[in-house]
Amino acid sequence: MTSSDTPVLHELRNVVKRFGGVTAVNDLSMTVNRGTVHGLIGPNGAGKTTVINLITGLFDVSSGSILFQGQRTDTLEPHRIAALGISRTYQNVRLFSGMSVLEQVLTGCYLGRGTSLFASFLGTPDARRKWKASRETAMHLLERVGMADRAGELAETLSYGEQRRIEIARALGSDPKMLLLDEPTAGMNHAEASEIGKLVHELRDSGLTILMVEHNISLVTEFCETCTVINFGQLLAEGTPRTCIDNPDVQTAYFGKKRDALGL
Ligand SMILES: Nc1ncnc2c1ncn2[C@@H]1O[C@H](COP(=O)(O)OP(=O)(O)OP(=O)(O)O)[C@@H](O)[C@H]1O
Repeated sequence: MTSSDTPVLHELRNVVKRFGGVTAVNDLSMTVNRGTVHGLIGPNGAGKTTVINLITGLFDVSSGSILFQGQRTDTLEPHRIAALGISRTYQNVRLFSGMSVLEQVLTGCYLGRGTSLFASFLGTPDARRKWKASRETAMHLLERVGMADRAGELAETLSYGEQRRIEIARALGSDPKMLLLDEPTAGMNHAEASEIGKLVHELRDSGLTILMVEHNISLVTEFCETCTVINFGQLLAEGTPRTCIDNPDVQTAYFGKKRDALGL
């Protein structure tokens, strides 16, 4: 069986991450299947962002392995992992100040285009052609996230939800196969969050696989087909959001005893 025959796109195998005396991720194994929206949930400090940072190569694993399309990635530099097709957004919006919406997205469109800085500086025909292609790509990505009509505006003047969309467009600039979203609905009301959910489903339907860290459990049931719940860096439950929510260990660790208060 080749890696493209299996439903598994991404996998953590017995991953451990220690920061001095703190074990942030503790013998965690989890899989993400192709073409799904998979949630990674857990209480504050459970290790969710650390998992994202391990997947993208920002942190080295202490032990264990990480595989993308069957290939080990935990030994690779972040830019190599990105080039394989993994892209991310951050927990806090990270846009460049003073740049237009289009320029923000253009910064994400260079990966793999192969234009040297020198050629760009000289403005060679090849560099100009690639620049034009990048611009077209960026506009197309803004259309995908519903922001094409705001291309010329300064990104910092837009609402928080709109800035999140721009971040997602920028992350799509490297043409990823898997998108990691770290709390994409943080700070949003339910209507704004549902709009992001709609966008996430559109991206999945266009062929992307999405791993999202999400705090809001009702949004996980709304957005995700499957999820992994962690606590103290360890696997607590996995399966459909409903299976996880119904798991007594999850209710105790993540939701406290007051499950009814969640209205689930
Ligand atoms: N760079 C670091 N150095 C030291 N400890 C860290 C570092 N990054 C994370 N930790 C610790 O690892 C643990 C897991 O943190 P992490 O940010 O991954 O949790 P989280 O589930 O994303 O939390 P939250 O939901 O609050 O964002 C915490 O105890 C945290 O203090």
